[in-house]
Amino acid sequence: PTCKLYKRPFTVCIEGNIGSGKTTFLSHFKQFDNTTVLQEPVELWRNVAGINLLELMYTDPKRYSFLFQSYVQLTMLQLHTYKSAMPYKIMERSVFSARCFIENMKRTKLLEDVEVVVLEDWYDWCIQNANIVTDLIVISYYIYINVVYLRTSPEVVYNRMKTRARKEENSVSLEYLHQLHNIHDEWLYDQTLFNLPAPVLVIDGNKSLEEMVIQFENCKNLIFNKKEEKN
Ligand SMILES: Cc1cc2cn([C@H]3C[C@H](O)[C@@H](CO)O3)c(=O)nc2[nH]1
Repeated sequence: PTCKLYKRPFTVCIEGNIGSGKTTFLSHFKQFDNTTVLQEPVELWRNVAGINLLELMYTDPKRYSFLFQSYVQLTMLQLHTYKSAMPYKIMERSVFSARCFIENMKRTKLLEDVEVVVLEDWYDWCIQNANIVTDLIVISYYIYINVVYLRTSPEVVYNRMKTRARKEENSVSLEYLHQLHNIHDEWLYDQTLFNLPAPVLVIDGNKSLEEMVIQFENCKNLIFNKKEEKN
Protein backbone atom coordinates (compact mmCIF):
# COMPACT_ATOMS: atom_id res chain seq x y z
CA PRO A 1 0.00 0.00 0.00
CA THR A 2 1.30 3.46 -0.79
CA CYS A 3 1.86 5.23 2.52
CA LYS A 4 0.22 8.65 2.44
CA LEU A 5 2.89 11.16 3.41
CA TYR A 6 1.23 13.55 5.85
CA LYS A 7 2.80 16.96 5.44
CA ARG A 8 2.25 19.18 8.46
CA PRO A 9 0.10 22.13 7.31
CA PHE A 10 1.30 25.70 7.82
CA THR A 11 -0.82 26.42 10.87
CA VAL A 12 -2.08 29.87 11.82
CA CYS A 13 -3.84 30.54 15.12
CA ILE A 14 -6.07 33.61 15.17
CA GLU A 15 -6.08 35.02 18.68
CA GLY A 16 -7.94 37.88 20.31
CA ASN A 17 -10.48 38.90 22.93
CA ILE A 18 -14.14 37.92 22.93
CA GLY A 19 -15.76 39.89 20.09
CA SER A 20 -12.41 41.02 18.62
CA GLY A 21 -13.24 39.92 15.06
CA LYS A 22 -11.80 36.39 14.87
CA THR A 23 -14.88 34.86 13.24
CA THR A 24 -14.88 37.59 10.59
CA PHE A 25 -11.20 36.86 9.97
CA LEU A 26 -11.86 33.11 9.68
CA SER A 27 -14.77 33.57 7.27
CA HIS A 28 -12.43 35.61 5.05
CA PHE A 29 -10.17 32.56 4.77
CA LYS A 30 -12.99 30.12 3.99
CA GLN A 31 -12.90 31.34 0.38
CA PHE A 32 -9.46 29.78 -0.23
CA ASP A 33 -9.48 26.15 -1.30
CA ASN A 34 -5.99 25.51 0.09
CA THR A 35 -6.94 26.28 3.67
CA THR A 36 -8.69 24.30 6.37
CA VAL A 37 -10.54 26.67 8.70
CA LEU A 38 -11.20 25.34 12.21
CA GLN A 39 -13.49 27.47 14.35
CA GLU A 40 -13.50 27.34 18.12
CA PRO A 41 -15.62 24.31 19.15
CA VAL A 42 -18.04 26.40 21.24
CA GLU A 43 -20.91 24.04 20.34
CA LEU A 44 -19.00 21.19 22.00
CA TRP A 45 -18.53 23.28 25.13
CA ARG A 46 -22.28 23.98 25.14
CA ASN A 47 -23.20 20.33 25.01
CA VAL A 48 -21.02 17.98 27.05
CA ALA A 49 -23.27 14.94 27.40
CA GLY A 50 -26.19 17.37 27.41
CA ILE A 51 -24.60 19.84 29.84
CA ASN A 52 -23.84 23.44 28.80
CA LEU A 53 -20.37 23.74 30.34
CA LEU A 54 -19.88 27.24 28.95
CA GLU A 55 -23.01 28.43 30.74
CA LEU A 56 -21.99 26.68 33.97
CA MET A 57 -18.55 28.31 33.81
CA TYR A 58 -20.08 31.79 33.57
CA THR A 59 -22.82 31.06 36.08
CA ASP A 60 -20.60 29.54 38.75
CA PRO A 61 -17.00 30.27 37.69
CA LYS A 62 -15.44 29.27 41.02
CA ARG A 63 -16.95 25.80 40.76
CA TYR A 64 -16.68 25.23 36.98
CA SER A 65 -13.66 27.15 35.62
CA PHE A 66 -11.29 24.21 36.05
CA LEU A 67 -13.71 21.71 34.54
CA PHE A 68 -14.43 24.04 31.61
CA GLN A 69 -10.78 24.84 30.87
CA SER A 70 -9.84 21.19 31.11
CA TYR A 71 -12.45 20.31 28.48
CA VAL A 72 -11.43 23.29 26.33
CA GLN A 73 -7.86 21.99 26.41
CA LEU A 74 -8.96 18.58 25.13
CA THR A 75 -11.09 20.03 22.31
CA MET A 76 -8.32 22.44 21.24
CA LEU A 77 -5.80 19.57 21.16
CA GLN A 78 -8.16 17.65 18.90
CA LEU A 79 -8.10 20.62 16.52
CA HIS A 80 -4.32 21.03 16.73
CA THR A 81 -3.87 17.40 15.74
CA TYR A 82 -6.66 17.44 13.12
CA LYS A 83 -5.28 15.82 9.97
CA SER A 84 -5.99 17.75 6.80
CA ALA A 85 -4.50 17.43 3.32
CA MET A 86 -4.55 21.22 2.86
CA PRO A 87 -1.26 23.10 3.00
CA TYR A 88 -2.73 25.70 5.35
CA LYS A 89 -4.73 25.36 8.55
CA ILE A 90 -6.26 28.37 10.32
CA MET A 91 -7.44 27.74 13.87
CA GLU A 92 -9.53 29.99 16.06
CA ARG A 93 -7.53 30.29 19.32
CA SER A 94 -5.24 27.50 20.54
CA VAL A 95 -3.88 25.69 23.54
CA PHE A 96 -1.50 28.66 23.72
CA SER A 97 -4.31 31.18 24.28
CA ALA A 98 -5.97 28.78 26.68
CA ARG A 99 -3.19 29.88 29.02
CA CYS A 100 -4.49 33.45 28.86
CA PHE A 101 -7.86 32.42 30.20
CA ILE A 102 -6.26 30.16 32.81
CA GLU A 103 -3.89 32.98 33.83
CA ASN A 104 -6.83 35.34 34.27
CA MET A 105 -8.77 32.80 36.32
CA LYS A 106 -5.65 32.30 38.44
CA ARG A 107 -5.18 36.06 39.01
CA THR A 108 -8.86 36.52 39.88
CA LYS A 109 -8.82 33.47 42.17
CA LEU A 110 -11.40 31.56 40.14
CA LEU A 111 -8.90 28.70 40.00
CA GLU A 112 -7.16 27.21 43.02
CA ASP A 113 -3.37 27.05 42.65
CA VAL A 114 -3.51 23.25 42.51
CA GLU A 115 -6.07 23.46 39.66
CA VAL A 116 -3.66 25.68 37.74
CA VAL A 117 -0.86 23.18 38.34
CA VAL A 118 -2.95 20.32 36.96
CA LEU A 119 -3.95 22.32 33.87
CA GLU A 120 -0.33 23.42 33.30
CA ASP A 121 0.98 19.86 33.71
CA TRP A 122 -1.53 18.68 31.08
CA TYR A 123 -0.46 21.55 28.80
CA ASP A 124 3.26 20.82 29.25
CA TRP A 125 2.81 17.13 28.53
CA CYS A 126 0.69 17.85 25.45
CA ILE A 127 3.18 20.36 24.04
CA GLN A 128 6.02 17.88 24.41
CA ASN A 129 4.07 14.89 23.11
CA ALA A 130 1.42 16.03 20.66
CA ASN A 131 2.25 17.35 17.21
CA ILE A 132 1.56 20.99 17.85
CA VAL A 133 3.65 23.22 15.68
CA THR A 134 2.29 26.64 14.98
CA ASP A 135 4.17 28.44 12.25
CA LEU A 136 2.51 31.76 12.70
CA ILE A 137 0.18 33.26 15.25
CA VAL A 138 -2.15 35.84 13.73
CA ILE A 139 -3.32 38.27 16.33
CA SER A 140 -4.47 41.80 15.59
CA TYR A 141 -2.76 45.20 15.17
CA TYR A 142 -1.16 45.31 11.74
CA ILE A 143 2.45 46.52 11.75
CA TYR A 144 4.27 45.62 8.52
CA ILE A 145 7.30 44.13 10.33
CA ASN A 146 5.38 40.94 10.37
CA VAL A 147 4.50 40.95 14.04
CA VAL A 148 0.61 41.09 14.10
CA TYR A 149 -2.11 40.65 16.85
CA LEU A 150 -6.03 40.91 16.60
CA ARG A 151 -5.93 43.77 19.08
CA THR A 152 -9.32 45.29 19.80
CA SER A 153 -10.13 47.68 22.64
CA PRO A 154 -12.24 46.25 25.50
CA GLU A 155 -14.92 48.91 24.94
CA VAL A 156 -15.28 47.89 21.28
CA VAL A 157 -15.41 44.15 22.04
CA TYR A 158 -17.86 44.78 24.88
CA ASN A 159 -20.30 46.50 22.50
CA ARG A 160 -19.85 43.78 19.88
CA MET A 161 -20.35 41.06 22.50
CA LYS A 162 -23.56 42.75 23.65
CA THR A 163 -24.78 43.09 20.05
CA ARG A 164 -24.02 39.42 19.31
CA ALA A 165 -25.83 38.59 22.58
CA ARG A 166 -24.50 35.06 23.13
CA LYS A 167 -26.72 34.04 26.06
CA GLU A 168 -23.89 32.55 28.15
CA GLU A 169 -22.00 35.87 27.94
CA ASN A 170 -24.76 38.10 29.25
CA SER A 171 -23.01 38.31 32.62
CA VAL A 172 -19.56 39.10 31.15
CA SER A 173 -18.42 42.50 32.42
CA LEU A 174 -16.29 45.18 30.73
CA GLU A 175 -13.82 44.59 33.57
CA TYR A 176 -13.47 40.93 32.55
CA LEU A 177 -12.80 41.96 28.96
CA HIS A 178 -10.18 44.44 30.19
CA GLN A 179 -8.51 41.63 32.12
CA LEU A 180 -8.45 39.38 29.05
CA HIS A 181 -7.23 42.25 26.87
CA ASN A 182 -4.35 42.97 29.24
CA ILE A 183 -3.28 39.33 29.36
CA HIS A 184 -3.43 39.03 25.57
CA ASP A 185 -1.33 42.22 25.39
CA GLU A 186 1.22 40.86 27.85
CA TRP A 187 1.45 37.66 25.83
CA LEU A 188 1.43 39.00 22.29
CA TYR A 189 2.09 42.74 22.36
CA ASP A 190 4.50 43.41 25.24
CA GLN A 191 5.56 39.76 24.93
CA THR A 192 6.41 39.59 28.64
CA LEU A 193 4.12 36.63 29.44
CA PHE A 194 4.67 32.97 28.48
CA ASN A 195 6.96 32.21 25.56
CA LEU A 196 5.79 32.77 22.02
CA PRO A 197 5.51 29.57 19.97
CA ALA A 198 5.77 31.55 16.76
CA PRO A 199 6.23 34.99 15.18
CA VAL A 200 3.11 37.11 15.57
CA LEU A 201 1.03 39.30 13.20
CA VAL A 202 -1.24 42.06 14.55
CA ILE A 203 -4.38 43.62 13.01
CA ASP A 204 -6.21 46.62 14.49
CA GLY A 205 -9.57 45.12 15.39
CA ASN A 206 -11.10 48.52 16.12
CA LYS A 207 -11.37 49.35 12.44
CA SER A 208 -14.50 49.23 10.29
CA LEU A 209 -15.30 45.96 8.53
CA GLU A 210 -14.07 47.37 5.20
CA GLU A 211 -10.72 48.37 6.69
CA MET A 212 -10.49 45.01 8.46
CA VAL A 213 -10.95 43.13 5.18
CA ILE A 214 -8.03 45.11 3.70
CA GLN A 215 -5.91 44.07 6.68
CA PHE A 216 -7.06 40.46 6.26
CA GLU A 217 -5.95 40.54 2.64
CA ASN A 218 -2.53 41.89 3.65
CA CYS A 219 -2.35 39.23 6.29
CA LYS A 220 -3.33 36.48 3.84
CA ASN A 221 -0.57 37.56 1.47
CA LEU A 222 1.92 37.59 4.31
CA ILE A 223 0.83 34.13 5.42
CA PHE A 224 0.75 32.53 1.97
CA ASN A 225 4.04 34.20 0.99
CA LYS A 226 5.66 33.21 4.26
CA LYS A 227 5.06 29.56 3.43
CA GLU A 228 6.92 30.04 0.15
CA GLU A 229 9.89 31.50 2.04
CA LYS A 230 9.76 28.48 4.32
CA ASN A 231 10.12 25.94 1.52
C1 LIG B 1 -8.65 28.23 24.42
C2 LIG B 1 -9.82 28.90 25.06
C3 LIG B 1 -10.90 29.46 24.36
C4 LIG B 1 -11.77 29.95 25.35
C5 LIG B 1 -13.01 30.61 25.29
N1 LIG B 1 -13.59 30.96 26.46
C6 LIG B 1 -14.91 31.59 26.42
C7 LIG B 1 -14.89 33.00 25.90
C8 LIG B 1 -16.19 33.14 25.13
O1 LIG B 1 -17.24 33.53 26.01
C9 LIG B 1 -16.51 31.73 24.66
C10 LIG B 1 -16.18 31.51 23.19
O2 LIG B 1 -14.92 31.98 22.88
O3 LIG B 1 -15.71 30.85 25.47
C11 LIG B 1 -13.00 30.71 27.71
O4 LIG B 1 -13.57 31.07 28.75
N2 LIG B 1 -11.81 30.05 27.77
C12 LIG B 1 -11.19 29.69 26.61
N3 LIG B 1 -10.03 29.05 26.41
